[in-house]
Amino acid sequence: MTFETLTIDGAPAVRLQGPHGDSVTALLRGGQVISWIDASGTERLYCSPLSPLAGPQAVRGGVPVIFPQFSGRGPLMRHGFARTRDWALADTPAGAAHPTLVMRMEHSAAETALWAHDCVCTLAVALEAAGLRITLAVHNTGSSALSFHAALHTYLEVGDVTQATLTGVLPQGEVLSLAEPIDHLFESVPGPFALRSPASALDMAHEGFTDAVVWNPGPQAVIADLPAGGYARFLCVEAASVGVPVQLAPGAHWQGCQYLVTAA
Ligand SMILES: O=P(O)(O)OC[C@H]1O[C@@H](O)[C@H](O)[C@@H](O)[C@@H]1O
Repeated sequence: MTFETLTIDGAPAVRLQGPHGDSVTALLRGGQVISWIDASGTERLYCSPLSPLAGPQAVRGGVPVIFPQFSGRGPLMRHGFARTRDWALADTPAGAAHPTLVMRMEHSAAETALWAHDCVCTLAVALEAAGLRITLAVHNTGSSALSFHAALHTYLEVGDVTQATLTGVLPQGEVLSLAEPIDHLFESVPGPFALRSPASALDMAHEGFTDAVVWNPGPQAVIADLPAGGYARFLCVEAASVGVPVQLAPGAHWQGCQYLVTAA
């Protein structure tokens, strides 16, 4: 296992190399994973080449951390502030079973009257033998209760979304076709999910999160930081807690994880 800090297109980043030729790269801004290369040497995430990594806007791709607000469902900036905040590198917990990189973001009540709470968010990204495990933890360090949305807004490389299918979000094993644009919150879906596409086969599971959001804007959407035809390259399958916000008493912890496993 090797670990390095680096700068990519002007953005401070960290890279962890696993024992099987796998690696994961994350930006400290947003605590955002932007690349996961699996043990076969294949990039599994999509990151738009038109999205400046150094910001100031959110980076379109990889795994944006959505916290404490999903989309426009509240008074904060779209998808909350975590994805554009500077995170710091933190120590890996002693005895971690897998190569893991940990980043941390503190928020204080003084930072915005729109969300006047104290909390600490931690993102642990682990290269496991079968795949990537990303765990978002929130610790309420303040004296008032927290209510928040959280999501890992994962952009998965699919090659051609119109030929991709997703199993696990619809009832009774029904297969969701991605031939058409989609922006849907699937509430209370325990998973697992199976994504099959021309670029890759991936199985996914989540714990702690209750919902899944599936998003692809389709060819008609005008998105300035996506290249022409870029929509076809990815499907966002987000592990999310949105339908019922997470409630966290003072001093309490919450965590949710998304586990991405390479399939044959
Ligand atoms: O462009 P943004 O802010 O990164 O959001 C991308 C998409 O994120 C998804 O999670 C939302 O459901 C979509 O409605 C949204 O368009």
